[in-house]
Amino acid sequence: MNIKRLNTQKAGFDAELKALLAFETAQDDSIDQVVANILKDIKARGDAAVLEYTNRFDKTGATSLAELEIPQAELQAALASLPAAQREALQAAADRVRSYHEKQVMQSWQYTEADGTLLGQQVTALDRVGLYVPGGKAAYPSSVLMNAIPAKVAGVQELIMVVPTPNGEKNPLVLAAAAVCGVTRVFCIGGAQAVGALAYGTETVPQVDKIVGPGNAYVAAAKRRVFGVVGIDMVAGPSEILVISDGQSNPDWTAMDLFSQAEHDELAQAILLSPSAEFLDQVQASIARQVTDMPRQEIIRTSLQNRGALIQVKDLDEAAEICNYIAPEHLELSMDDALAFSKKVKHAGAIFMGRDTCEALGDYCAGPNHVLPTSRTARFSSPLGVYDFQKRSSLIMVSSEGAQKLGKIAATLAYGEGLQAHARSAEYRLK
Ligand SMILES: NC(=O)c1ccc[n+]([C@@H]2O[C@H](COP(=O)([O-])OP(=O)(O)OC[C@H]3O[C@@H](n4cnc5c(N)ncnc54)[C@H](O)[C@@H]3O)[C@@H](O)[C@H]2O)c1
Ligand SMILES: N[C@H](CO)Cc1c[nH]c[nH+]1
Ligand SMILES: [Zn+2]
Repeated sequence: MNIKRLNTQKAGFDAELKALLAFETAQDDSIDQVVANILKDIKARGDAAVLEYTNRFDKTGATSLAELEIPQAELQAALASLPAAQREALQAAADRVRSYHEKQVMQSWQYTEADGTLLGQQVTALDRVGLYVPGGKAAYPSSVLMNAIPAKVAGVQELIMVVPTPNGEKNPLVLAAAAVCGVTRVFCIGGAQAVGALAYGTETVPQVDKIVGPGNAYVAAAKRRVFGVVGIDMVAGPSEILVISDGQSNPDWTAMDLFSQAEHDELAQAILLSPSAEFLDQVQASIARQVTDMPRQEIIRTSLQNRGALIQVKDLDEAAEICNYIAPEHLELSMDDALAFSKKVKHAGAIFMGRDTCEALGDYCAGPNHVLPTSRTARFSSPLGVYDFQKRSSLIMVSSEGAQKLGKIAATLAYGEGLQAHARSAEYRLK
């Protein structure tokens, strides 16, 4: 397979790395235009438009949107009829994800100043959220857990889940995961039309306050466009993995770790950094050998050939610098004392440390969330978490004594801004 080999010591490396990380903007523009039209139509025609697009893109053959809602009884039945091993794995993953997220709960706080003035922050949960669970090229029961559990832990009352069901085929594990998490309503819709339905509300789909969850380029473009009407968690793109190896890792394990994200999407990105040219050769050979066994080998090949790279670095310190530039969604540190090395990492969605910690464990059951910032956005954003489903109100209760001190300061500044009503309002409280 023709996977790029780069070397930081060769001229032009910086430009090559930049090109590797860049997205095809022309494609983004055309997708964005399609999405803009779909959203406009959903806003104008509600259920009828959602139904039309769903039948066009997902071939469900439904005759009404109500038909695309999955009743609670069907979710519970899916859970009850799962093979025991799957039900137990789902439950074990859910328990671990819940325990981890319970540590994230933000609490209200307040303090009282000497003159009796109380200040603080009151934390409340969002009322109703939309959970996007992807379903075009693969089914993602794990994404149901990762979206729904932090919302539940935060105390959100209504969880409205959307998931596309291509050809009307429902995935029993996805339905069972919704039952395990206590999702309120589930609709078999996806793409921009599902995002539009949640953002604007239709006759059948309730309007939500915030939409979270990963999806393809259509979903990402739609979330970007409805932001402001509703909140969003982040604009997550195709999956990514960056592996940094000291050269002592097992090449077959490393190749498979790269495949694990490449197999999500032709646009997924898998990159390996190592100071050892010999190790990079071994991984390259392993990729060529192992890919032929993979059921999703076409997706893996396209992803690795177009967006993958094996990069030789001077040393591990240089690898840390490049990692901070890439700001990957997932970072695997395959080396001795990975914990010490992790202190050099400033930008990564999730850091997997040590040779036994493959990224796939984090996708399903380690505990932390798998909805993570992609496309270098880990420079400024964080994993999906309980905090995404909570918000803060400031608390201010000024004592009579406090009003004397603050009133003078406020009035002085208000006159300075030319805002007389502000000033007098503060002065009325002065004794
Ligand atoms: N970051 C994460 O946590 C995470 C988790 C799971 C999956 N993912 C990513 O999510 C993505 C899932 O993508 P997917 O495609 O499998 O499912 P998806 O649910 O995101 O998208 C399917 C929908 O895309 C729309 N669509 C497809 N082609 C279209 C077209 N030509 N015009 C208009 N709309 C169109 C359809 O409405 C369809 O329902 C992948 O990139 C995967 O890597 C990320
Ligand atoms: N790796 C994906 C996030 O980028 C999440 C996932 C779900 N299932 C398997 N993987
Ligand atoms: Zn994955």
